[in-house]
Amino acid sequence: MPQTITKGYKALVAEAESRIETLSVEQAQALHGSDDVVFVDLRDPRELEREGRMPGAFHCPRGMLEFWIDPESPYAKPVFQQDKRFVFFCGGGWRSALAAQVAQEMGLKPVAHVAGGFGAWKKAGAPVDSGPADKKA
Ligand SMILES: O=S(=O)([O-])[S-]
Repeated sequence: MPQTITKGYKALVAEAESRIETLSVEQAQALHGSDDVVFVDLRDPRELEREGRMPGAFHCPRGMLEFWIDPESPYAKPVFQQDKRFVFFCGGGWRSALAAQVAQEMGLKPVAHVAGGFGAWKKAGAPVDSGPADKKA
């Protein structure tokens, strides 16, 4: 028997966006480079290689997010212990909406995500680097 999905991705993303702050690419660009802001790139490594990277962004694959945020996790990353604003982005703005919501639920603050993600960032002519992700955490 086929499965009946009772809550689809559109509802999940809409619900997340009703709870978190969404930034336009223009707003994100205005924050880019600020010492008080950490941009968190949730895309998979292959997407970074293929599409390029936002300069200075911290790469956190979506699957590791909760484990890198929680200081009690063996995988905790110091970058998430800072008193800074965390701006999440992905390829198109869906994963980042869900991720920002979870991060906010976990207590990380303030958090936001970028509407349209890296695709919109690139389209707007914002800076893009190529090459391997920045490993510093
Ligand atoms: O990157 S995504 O918005 O397609 S999940």
